[in-house]
Amino acid sequence: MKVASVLIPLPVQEAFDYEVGEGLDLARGDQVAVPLGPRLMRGIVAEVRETTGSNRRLKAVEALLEDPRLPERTVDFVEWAARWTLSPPGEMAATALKGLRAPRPRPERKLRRVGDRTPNRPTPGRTAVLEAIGERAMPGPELARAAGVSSAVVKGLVDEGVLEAFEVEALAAFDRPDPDHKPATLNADQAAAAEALAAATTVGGFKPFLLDGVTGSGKTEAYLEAVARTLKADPEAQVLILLPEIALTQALIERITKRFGAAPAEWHSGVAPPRRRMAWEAVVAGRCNIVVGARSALFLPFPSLKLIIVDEEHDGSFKQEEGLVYHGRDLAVARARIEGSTVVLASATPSLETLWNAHHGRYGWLKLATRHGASVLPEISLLDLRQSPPDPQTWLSQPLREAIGETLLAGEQTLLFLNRRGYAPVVLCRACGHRMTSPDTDSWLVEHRYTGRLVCHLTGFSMARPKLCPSCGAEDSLVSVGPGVERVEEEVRQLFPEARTAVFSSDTIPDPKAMRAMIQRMTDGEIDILVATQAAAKGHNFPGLTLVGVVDADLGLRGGDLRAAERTFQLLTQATGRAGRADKPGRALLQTWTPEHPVLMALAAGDRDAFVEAEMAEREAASLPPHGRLAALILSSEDANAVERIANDLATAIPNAERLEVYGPADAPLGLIRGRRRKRLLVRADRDVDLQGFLRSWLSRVKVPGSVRLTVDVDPYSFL
Ligand SMILES: Nc1ncnc2c1ncn2[C@@H]1O[C@H](COP(=O)(O)OP(=O)(O)OP(=O)(O)O)[C@@H](O)[C@H]1O
Ligand SMILES: [Zn+2]
Repeated sequence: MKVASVLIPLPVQEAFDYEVGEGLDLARGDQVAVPLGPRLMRGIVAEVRETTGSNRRLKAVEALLEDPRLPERTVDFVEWAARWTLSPPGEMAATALKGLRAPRPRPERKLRRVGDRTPNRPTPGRTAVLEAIGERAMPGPELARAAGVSSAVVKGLVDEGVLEAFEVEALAAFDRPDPDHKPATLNADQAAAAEALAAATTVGGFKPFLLDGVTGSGKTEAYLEAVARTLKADPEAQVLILLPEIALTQALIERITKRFGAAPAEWHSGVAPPRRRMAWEAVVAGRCNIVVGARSALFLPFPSLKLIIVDEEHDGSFKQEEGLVYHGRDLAVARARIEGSTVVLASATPSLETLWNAHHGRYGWLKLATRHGASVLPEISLLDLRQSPPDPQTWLSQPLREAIGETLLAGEQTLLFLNRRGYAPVVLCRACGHRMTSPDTDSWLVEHRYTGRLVCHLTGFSMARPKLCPSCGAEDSLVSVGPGVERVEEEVRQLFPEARTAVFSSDTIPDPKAMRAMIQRMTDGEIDILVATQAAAKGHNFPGLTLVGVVDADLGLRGGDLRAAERTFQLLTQATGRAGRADKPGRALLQTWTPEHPVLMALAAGDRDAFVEAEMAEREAASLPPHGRLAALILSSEDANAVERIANDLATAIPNAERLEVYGPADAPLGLIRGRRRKRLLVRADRDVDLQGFLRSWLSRVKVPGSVRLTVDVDPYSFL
């Protein structure tokens, strides 16, 4: 008898076995319908094997679905990813089918001429329509627009039988990228990097690289050239370019379209489902060569993936924290290993993990040491706020104000960077000291002036700003404490009423269209002063931008989890790196109360190596990543006692292990979210310990009831 193990999207660790009926020819990667209880579910065949009878009667596979079979290595990858992250393999596999669940785009209705029939009663409008359509086929509204007539005129011609309507299946049409369409002339460093990458993809086999280039050095140009050469050597090759944020995809898609004369496929949660379905089908059929996407694009069923590029590889946004918990960069390297392909991690500020791998020769190390052409890195200075503190209730010191004034006079642009959305991070009562907090959550409400609401950034809860203090009832006693981007913009508008200002944050940029518009205005010099969160700090090229002011350089250094220093160094390098990218030199001013902080001193000196060396030494002393490995277990439940009980069960069930410690259980820093109590345990292990094996054996010893959610986070980035 033949038995198939089928991956079904359920929160269990195993595949399900089904009998394979006579005449059904199944293979790994096939999509099948299988019965589960009273329902039929879609699943992916992981394995088909011959058995000699079984003591338990298996249900049979209901049907082989017509949807395409997943490439074998895609199945290898999802299974590996599930084991690595301790996630249910069926749920991991389901992420590879995401695009398939979307509806197909509806067929498009177009009009065309019927033979050479002419209207009984020609009018200027009707003649214009016939001229506009010629021999072509066009959608009705587009035709009306082209002819400059109302849709009634077009409809009249259809009614008379001069035009006829027909339906066209919207098939994913991804034009072939042309490697020779518009190549850039590379400088020597860029050419060497592109050459090394192209050599690797042409030879094939797993080859990881770090593409390490200062901001504005032309990393993108270098890897696009590698893409071109890869496609030249193998026109069937597929390339995946991952970006940390949806916000960055538009600009790259435009660059690729210009470079290759064809648009790549776009893949992220902001893409309309029918378009995603088209991309999915084109990818699995090999009809699409270049995909630009967010981390979820890693799970697309590429049959011929030759090159993966992870741009801004250091970015924490590659870590997915909800649902399946995984790190997009790490899985990208794993996918390349499984596919036997080249992977490029690109950054001006690589993560310590990646630098460790490059130092130890595990990754090839390609360097771009200078900015392209005449452009130079910005001059970075620290503004000691102890010397020149801003006036009360303002946030810009005198030297920064002067610099903004000079930049305005020169007709150049300023970016003021503050990584805080909204108007004020805290609202409290002057009379009784009460802080406005989010209900059932350990989080303060952030004031947003544009919407006039107090918002919880954790849960999305919001309320109107109250007249009376909810605690003591005092009237008009609530005050806004501290600045967010909206408040800094308010100050800028008061200081420079003639300047054109704008706020760039996820609140003012609700969708890709708004994003494109804002980037265009900035690029065209229609904004003088842009106040921005990290949404604008990375990846963009604004030629007229010559001054970057960091409003609070100490912000990320407070609090201090494992990567606070690293993250701050990276973010501020990226933000200051926006200045002076074209012919005019740029400068960056960092406001700080602690100019002696090593991170800020390294930034001002432009000395990344010094920072990395110091930070690496600290991590080594504590055996923390990249010198050791971490995993977190997070328990949460509305039932506080149940959380307590399971935490204790886990604590008493820790298997014996060497070179590994378990810390906790402890209340999570965010101990309460939406009424759910949270506790954490943290595991630290030496690099060579089988951390996943340890976690598996540990978790197998404890039964977690349905009322408690247990999340396993391998290599955690958030410690909340
Ligand atoms: N060889 C080249 N020829 C022409 N223009 C180039 C070349 N290399 C880089 N540039 C230009 O220099 C600017 C910066 O290049 P690019 O965006 O590729 O740099 P990057 O290293 O990816 O930047 P960052 O890491 O700061 O986001 C762009 O405007 C780009 O078009
Ligand atoms: Zn009060």
